[in-house]
Amino acid sequence: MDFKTADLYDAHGEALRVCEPIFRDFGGQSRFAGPVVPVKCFEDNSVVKSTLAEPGEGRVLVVDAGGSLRCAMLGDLIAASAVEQGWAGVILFGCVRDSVEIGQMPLGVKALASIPRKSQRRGEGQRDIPVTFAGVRFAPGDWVYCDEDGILVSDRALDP
Ligand SMILES: O=C([O-])CC(=O)C(=O)O
Repeated sequence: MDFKTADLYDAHGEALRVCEPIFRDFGGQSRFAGPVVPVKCFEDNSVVKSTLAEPGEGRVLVVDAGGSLRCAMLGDLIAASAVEQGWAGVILFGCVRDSVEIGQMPLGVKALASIPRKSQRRGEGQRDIPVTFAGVRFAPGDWVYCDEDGILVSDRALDP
């Protein structure tokens, strides 16, 4: 995928939502884009696991994990499932673990930090609802564009 977020910003300006720069790149793919699938969950990664086990079709899972720095919502097994299912990436307002392995996968992963502790799995969480973090709103069907410079959100796919 051939784009640069800085060039997209220059072309489209404030028609795009610009995420606050609070994320680090953990995936082996720093440049990724696709339609948004938003989920909301807190210290329970059930909905992350179940969603990334479905066909991804080039979409990006956007996880509002409340910014928790207490546990990891994504590890190497769930990330490997995302790769196998064809997800373009994951934007996680929360933490990962198994960061070395995730860094070798052809998957975009932006998250706050890594931590060894795993999350709960009690089946709690919501899916396909708008979420807001890092100063922007992500709704189902929005498009995200990510690279080393940051994250842009658009309410439609942009012309290449
Ligand atoms: O299973 C989990 O909760 C997270 C994890 O470590 C993995 O995906 O490998």
